[in-house]
Amino acid sequence: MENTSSLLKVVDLSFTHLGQTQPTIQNVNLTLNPGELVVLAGGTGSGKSTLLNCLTGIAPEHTGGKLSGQVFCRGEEITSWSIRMRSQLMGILLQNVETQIFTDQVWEELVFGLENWNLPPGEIQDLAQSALTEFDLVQQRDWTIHQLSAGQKQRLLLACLLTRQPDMLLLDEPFAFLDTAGVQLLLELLKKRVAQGQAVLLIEHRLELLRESCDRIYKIESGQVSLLASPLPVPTQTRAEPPPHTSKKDKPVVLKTENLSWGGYPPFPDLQVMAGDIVLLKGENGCGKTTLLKLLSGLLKPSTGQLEILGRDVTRQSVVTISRLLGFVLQNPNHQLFAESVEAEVTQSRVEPEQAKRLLKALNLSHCIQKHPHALSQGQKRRLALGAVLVREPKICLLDEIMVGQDPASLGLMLEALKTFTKKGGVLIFTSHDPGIATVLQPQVLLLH
Ligand SMILES: Nc1ncnc2c1ncn2[C@@H]1O[C@H](COP(=O)(O)OP(=O)(O)OP(=O)(O)O)[C@@H](O)[C@H]1O
Repeated sequence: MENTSSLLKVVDLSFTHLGQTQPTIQNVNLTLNPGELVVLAGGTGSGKSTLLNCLTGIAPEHTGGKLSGQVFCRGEEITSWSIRMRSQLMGILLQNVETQIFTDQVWEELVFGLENWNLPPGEIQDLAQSALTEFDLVQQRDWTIHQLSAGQKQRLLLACLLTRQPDMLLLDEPFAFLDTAGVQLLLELLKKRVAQGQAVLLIEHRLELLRESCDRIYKIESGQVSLLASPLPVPTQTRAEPPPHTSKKDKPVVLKTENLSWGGYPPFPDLQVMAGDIVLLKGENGCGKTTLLKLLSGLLKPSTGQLEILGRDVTRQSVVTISRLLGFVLQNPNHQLFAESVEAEVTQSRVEPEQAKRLLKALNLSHCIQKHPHALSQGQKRRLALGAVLVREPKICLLDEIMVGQDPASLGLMLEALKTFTKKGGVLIFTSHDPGIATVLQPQVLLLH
């Protein structure tokens, strides 16, 4: 038996992915005690999600691969426990929210988890109702899951997890898709739970968010974990307010919308975007940012209004026709990576191999060109999806929250690639809740309600 005061104790844990020769995480030691909020930080691809998967049992039970070392919970060794057994102890939030939702309706999803715990029906109704209120999802009670934005899905999953009151919460980037209000709300809720004795281990890059609330920060670098000893320096970055939505008249209009609406909602504000323009679609979770991007890409057809690209009315054109002019990087990179290797993903669209290689290097993906795209970390997948779009040199690039979860160096590379794209006259229209990105790109802002 190990020291029973630690809720979770990890001893010399190493894991090698199936088909790999080198371990992804190596000799990891860490502890989590009741009433602690502990952060795990590190670059994209450094092994954070892999470590979390080893703690929840997903690795190796689900993924295959080789694990060594030990995991203890309150002194009892749980290394060989199944995911199912561990889930009695842990509330787990995975990085890809879509893989964790089981039903097709908000209320059912909330109730489903509670029913599995055999709670009396009255208690289930009360708990689910208060979770809806706590996570600001009352209006969405009867919505189907596909009507929710990514941020709302994240809120729903967190609501499901927190209602169960597990002793320990293991959260992989729980703030990723939340708007500013959502981030504050979750932070307060987690602090409250920690004060009540629950323990939280979470992955997050933006350490400034958690600096004052956390007990410890573990840093992971190339699979090796160490304690970040010193308090973090306060970032000196100034956060300039982006300029309002205006456009210069001397450049050609690339994209124009008029009275565009969808699904019975009021029309979106009109857009008139010139060559080289950068536009940020801003607004709270669920305000319609993704819907507008889908309308611009032709993936959705508008109920009213008109979409013009390069002076041509393309409102009723097929998505194939529109996609010759425009590239769209989706919120979930898993939905647009199809090739057998990273290299093939960027060279498949009749592109100069040298140009593809340069772009992969610029996005720090050269070291994994032979890997299968789905064996990349989430951050690497997002950079690859961006590369696969930019390499085609479209006139317009639409990005839906693709910069979440990037460490500062990788984010810097993405922003450089985007600046190069717009300097050549490309139009960039993107969504992001991160004010730091607006500071760098200085976009025009279209506020959505
Ligand atoms: N199934 C797999 N097979 C082989 N290698 C994998 C697999 N899954 C992940 N990897 C590799 O393991 C490394 C760590 O990935 P992991 O997802 O743990 O990183 P991460 O720190 O969570 O990154 P991110 O911040 O981008 O999510 C990466 O280099 C990735 O390519």
